[in-house]
Amino acid sequence: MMALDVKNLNKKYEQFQLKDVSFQLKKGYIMGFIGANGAGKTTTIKSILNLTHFDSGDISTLGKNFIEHELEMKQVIGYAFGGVNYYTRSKIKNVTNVVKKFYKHWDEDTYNNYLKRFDLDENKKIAQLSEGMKVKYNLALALSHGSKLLILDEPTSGLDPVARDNLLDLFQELVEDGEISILFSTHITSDLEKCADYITYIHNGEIINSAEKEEFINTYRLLNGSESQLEKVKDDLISYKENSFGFTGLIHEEDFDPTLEINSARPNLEEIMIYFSKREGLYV
Ligand SMILES: Nc1ncnc2c1ncn2[C@@H]1O[C@H](COP(=O)(O)OP(=O)(O)OP(=O)(O)O)[C@@H](O)[C@H]1O
Repeated sequence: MMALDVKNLNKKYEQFQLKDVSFQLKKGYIMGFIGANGAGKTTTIKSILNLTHFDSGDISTLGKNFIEHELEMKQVIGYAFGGVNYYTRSKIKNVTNVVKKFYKHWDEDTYNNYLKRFDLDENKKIAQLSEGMKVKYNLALALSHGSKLLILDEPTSGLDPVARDNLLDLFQELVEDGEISILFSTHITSDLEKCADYITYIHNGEIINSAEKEEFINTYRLLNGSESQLEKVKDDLISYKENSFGFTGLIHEEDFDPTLEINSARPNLEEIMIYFSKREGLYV
């Protein structure tokens, strides 16, 4: 079953638009949703959750149309946009007491375990928490009401490297038994190298590629050649940078001609993002 199925999502702001955004996340897997600042990650996530109006498209979560089953779906979807930024003068325990009333499957033991695991003191006020602690608190809430799908917007960006690593370990642990699926947006590509099963890459409101991680990376080659070699491949490159030895450039695997004997390597996700951001007139 698909945990999430986004079909032809379109939304227009005055100066930005999501164009036919489509991707699918299989149940029990982790998908990293990557894109540069302003690429459309938050707008996509808010549209999926019907938190912002969208112009057209179909969103299914856990096999059901989200809008038709919104209340039911919100019981089993945990979502978090960074940290908690409401009731900032209240203590954690008071906020939790309000939040848990909304959830039929709230599990107090699970909640207490996450408080311990994340080192969260229930008597602290929200305003006293660091950004990282706020993210962890938000996650503790999302994980305590039996969420089967977690949709997290930049959950790792306020965290230090150790906390980030711990969170990524937790993501992997959560999907282990195949019941929970996670979509999380980030621009920290090393997070994805570590724990994502699938990658969806959005650029200027369009999905460039959505695939299993290895397959995603194998779609591209990073070339490193001389000035004269550049002339032979220039038109096929997604984009390139010139340097004192010649050039480095990104190419679709299918456009790569090994008989030209240009040095080529497997790019990493960061390199793929960098070369796409240099390019205009994209094609998928
Ligand atoms: N309410 C709004 N009205 C008009 N334009 C908006 C609105 N919200 C977002 N945008 C524009 O839509 C574009 C995409 O924004 P979005 O927040 O989805 O990007 P993002 O990929 O999440 O970026 P970041 O990594 O910086 O969070 C931006 O150009 C932004 O200015």
